[in-house]
Amino acid sequence: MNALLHAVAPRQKEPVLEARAVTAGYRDKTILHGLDLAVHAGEIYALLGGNGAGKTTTLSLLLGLIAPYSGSLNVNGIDPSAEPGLARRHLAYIPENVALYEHLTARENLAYLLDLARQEGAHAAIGPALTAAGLAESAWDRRVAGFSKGMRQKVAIALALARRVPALLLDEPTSGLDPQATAEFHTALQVLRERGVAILMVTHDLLSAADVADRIGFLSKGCLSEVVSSAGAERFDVRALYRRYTAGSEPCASSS
Ligand SMILES: Nc1ncnc2c1ncn2[C@@H]1O[C@H](COP(=O)(O)OP(=O)(O)OP(=O)(O)O)[C@@H](O)[C@H]1O
Repeated sequence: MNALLHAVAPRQKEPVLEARAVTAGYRDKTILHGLDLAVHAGEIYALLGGNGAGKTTTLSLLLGLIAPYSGSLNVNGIDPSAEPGLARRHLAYIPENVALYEHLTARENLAYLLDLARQEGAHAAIGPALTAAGLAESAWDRRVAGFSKGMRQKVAIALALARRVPALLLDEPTSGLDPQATAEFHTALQVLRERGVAILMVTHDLLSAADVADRIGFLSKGCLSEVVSSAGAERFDVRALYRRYTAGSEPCASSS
């Protein structure tokens, strides 16, 4: 492993990302009703839920873009509703469509984004990070304007690696990716996981969640109705997950 890409956070017992009894919403509309969720270092947690279940709202809370009505949030020991800027320094966020500077190359994007994040010292990590994220070297000095969604995600993952953030948030990362690109994306996620990053991925993609997640939480009616874990190398039963996903809501689970 390259010395520049060492694990960003030691494995710790305390969750890196956490919501405790969080109630939140927009004006008079409460969306989350006592959400409990915890993601640990080196864990990939997939949050599944139907349209409007509150998945993106959960990410917005952890990003400090909205504040909860009640309950508490934790991003690597920081309360994002109290210190959103500081919390975001500990996070990488990859939205459904990664926005990059189109006229810049992949390498230039990383250099510029690291400067914006005041991490000029991380420039030496750009090459190793692009390699670890799986972007072909022939693409490093090409303008990103012609990049596919999968290539853009690799640039975003390389940025997370170079920034050495302890946590990564992903919103619908595999929508629109073909199976090959999805597999490559999963490989890049495994690199982050191996380096101790806590990864929270909100998705509708059952197959992707079953393939890459360590735990899957089902968000329904504003709280987690069930959380399931993969048993080591044994992956999830996709049919059982599908039945669970389409079965409708259960009472909220106490386990996060
Ligand atoms: N800025 C906002 N102002 C008011 N209501 C909002 C806002 N953002 C989201 N909502 C509402 O909150 C609810 C939850 O939205 P959210 O985007 O968190 O759901 P989601 O689980 O991510 O759904 P999807 O899978 O469709 O993206 C929805 O009813 C949505 O209309």
